[in-house]
Amino acid sequence: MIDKKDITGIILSGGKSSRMGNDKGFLLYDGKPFVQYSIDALKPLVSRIMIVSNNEDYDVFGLERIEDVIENAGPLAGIYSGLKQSSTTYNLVLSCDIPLISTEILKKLIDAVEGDYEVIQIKSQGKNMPLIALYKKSCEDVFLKLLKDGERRLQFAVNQCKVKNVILNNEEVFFTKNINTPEQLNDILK
Ligand SMILES: Nc1nc2c(ncn2[C@@H]2O[C@H](COP(=O)(O)OP(=O)(O)OP(=O)(O)O)[C@@H](O)[C@H]2O)c(=O)[nH]1
Repeated sequence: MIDKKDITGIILSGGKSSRMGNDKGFLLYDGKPFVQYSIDALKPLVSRIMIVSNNEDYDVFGLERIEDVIENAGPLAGIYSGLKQSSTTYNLVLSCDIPLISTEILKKLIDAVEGDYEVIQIKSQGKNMPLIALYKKSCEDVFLKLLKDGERRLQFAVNQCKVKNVILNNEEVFFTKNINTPEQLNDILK
């Protein structure tokens, strides 16, 4: 098991939330903001947590807030901004719209570290989830080059690295549900 001193948590809280209509990180589930679920799941596993967002409202969580180096360029640029500020080899990256996420799921990513894999991502119901994933700091250079070339597709960028998937079983899939629309929010509030 990798020591927590070698792992940074990076939470992406930028973007437009255009499908939801308002900032997803502040939506409430069981009275708690979505982004707090990502923070709580990371806490036992990492030595430092940063929130990548240009929105100062996120300062209320009392964590380090990193501004996007390239604005409005999507999650790939958000991850790049976090990796650039990180000083650890391993970085657990999470979006802020997965309120069911658990530390146990994230532990599976850490346990899967081996050899020269640079990205270890969750695969849930056949779908790759690069926003529930472990990135090596070394991805930073590849991502910067792609961003400079105008690339914005996160999965494309991830695929330029050596990637391993952690496949979840049917019970575990529940914890990775991401909420993009008011309808999806209503579904979990039922
Ligand atoms: N820091 C940062 N995070 C981002 C950026 N774009 C998206 N994200 C985050 O990446 C995760 C996935 O975002 P998406 O749902 O794909 O995009 P979105 O812009 O938030 O929402 P839509 O406009 O509905 O697509 C969320 O946690 C967002 O907060 C960005 O430009 N910078």
